Amino acid sequence: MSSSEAPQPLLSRPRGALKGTLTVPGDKSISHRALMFGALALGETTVEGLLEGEDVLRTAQAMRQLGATVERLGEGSWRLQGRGVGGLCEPDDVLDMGNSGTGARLLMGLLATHPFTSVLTGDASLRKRPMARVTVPLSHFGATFTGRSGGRLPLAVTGTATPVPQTYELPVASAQVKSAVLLAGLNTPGITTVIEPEATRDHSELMLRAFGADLTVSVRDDGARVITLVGQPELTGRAVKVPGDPSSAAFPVVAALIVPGSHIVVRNVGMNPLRTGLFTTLLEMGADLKLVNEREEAGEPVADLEVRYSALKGVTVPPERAPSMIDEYPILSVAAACASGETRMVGLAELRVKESDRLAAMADGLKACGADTDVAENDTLVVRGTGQPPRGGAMIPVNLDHRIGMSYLVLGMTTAEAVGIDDASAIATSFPGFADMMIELGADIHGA
Ligand SMILES: O=C(O)C1=C[C@@H](OP(=O)(O)O)[C@@H](O)[C@H](O)C1
Ligand SMILES: C=C(OP(=O)(O)O)C(=O)O
Repeated sequence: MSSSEAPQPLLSRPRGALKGTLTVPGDKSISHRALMFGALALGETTVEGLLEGEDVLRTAQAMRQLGATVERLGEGSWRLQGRGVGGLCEPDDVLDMGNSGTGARLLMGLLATHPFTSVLTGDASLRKRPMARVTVPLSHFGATFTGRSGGRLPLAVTGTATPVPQTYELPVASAQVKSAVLLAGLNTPGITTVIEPEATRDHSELMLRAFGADLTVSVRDDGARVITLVGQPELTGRAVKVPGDPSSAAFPVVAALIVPGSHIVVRNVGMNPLRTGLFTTLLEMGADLKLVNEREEAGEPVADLEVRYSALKGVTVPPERAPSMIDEYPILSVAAACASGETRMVGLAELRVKESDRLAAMADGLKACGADTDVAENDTLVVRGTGQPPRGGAMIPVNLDHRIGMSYLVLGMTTAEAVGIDDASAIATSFPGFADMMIELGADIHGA
């Protein structure tokens, strides 16, 4: 929310079973990358199914400011004329990435090897988030950064004209850091190597290859993934088809699982195995969740999800599953609060540096709604369910965090007392139309 906009409080309360079929908006991770790679490719790139959420619109605007032609042809349908690798030009104003960590961090990778200075900023949430995780490896290429402590935004980046290729081993499992280093490597002569001890979403690798980059992935004896990229390729514009976002599908899926009598189908959901940890976990909890019409579209697996209300039981989610469901812990903890028995979600330190401290937001908010929750050692979120939904009856601060807002609206669909959120505006970053789609399925969500 910008300071000029009034907050949008919403209340969610039960109205009965959720029924129907819906299609969630396009994948946010793939949408950002389609715009960035399209801006770097020669010739025309077309994108169908682009997420027209605020985060992605910020990336579209940044690509325009850097000289690419970016046009909206119709709903979700976009066309770009790229500048070629190394061909971006100096922006004449600040690049405002809004609420988007992905947009800001990937863009810093791009800018690190373009020899001009840009200034990046974002909203109050993004300006708190750590950027040293990208400025440190990008400095090794030769870029210089002047930012606030911790490298936080606003920050100026001056790209280098003589980049030195790097081999970088990720200290945190982060697809954003991996992608930032690969994007810097694109305009660097020689081979850039990224080593990731745990596999994170691989949309950058898949899409770079599809645009014509020479990129290899191998698995080391210790299980680490080694990604090599040959610098200064000629990328060629192409058609990109964006599947529905599994991280958005997570909300109606969990809603149907916890609202008695529900039966919904979510169409066209991306099923990249590095994104589906939530669905694996829900199946372990006893969810009646079926994948139908499994297919492959434009290099990504896709399916429809058929979901029925289920009596869920608590499980332990191992830390090694975190990268494949990192954005889904808030909504999983809502499912856990309605399940019977204890759910332990282990190793969630990264949740503390998302749009808000999601570990605190879920532990505190669920407690305020009457659930039995704790944060245990090793950043473990523990939720002890009774097999019945908690009472509800709280107004939750969203702190500019879309996933926190949507999680509590879903909880309110099944609690005896309504659940409110103090500001729904952030939801439009990733899931514009969320409340209306849920109302269409039978939810009762309205202004507080
Ligand atoms: O690369 C991406 O598109 C993303 C990576 C993840 O962040 P981290 O790299 O910080 O884990 C995820 O939380 C974010 O929503 C999208
Ligand atoms: C963490 C998220 O996004 P970002 O880091 O791009 O702001 C998210 O969408 O949950």
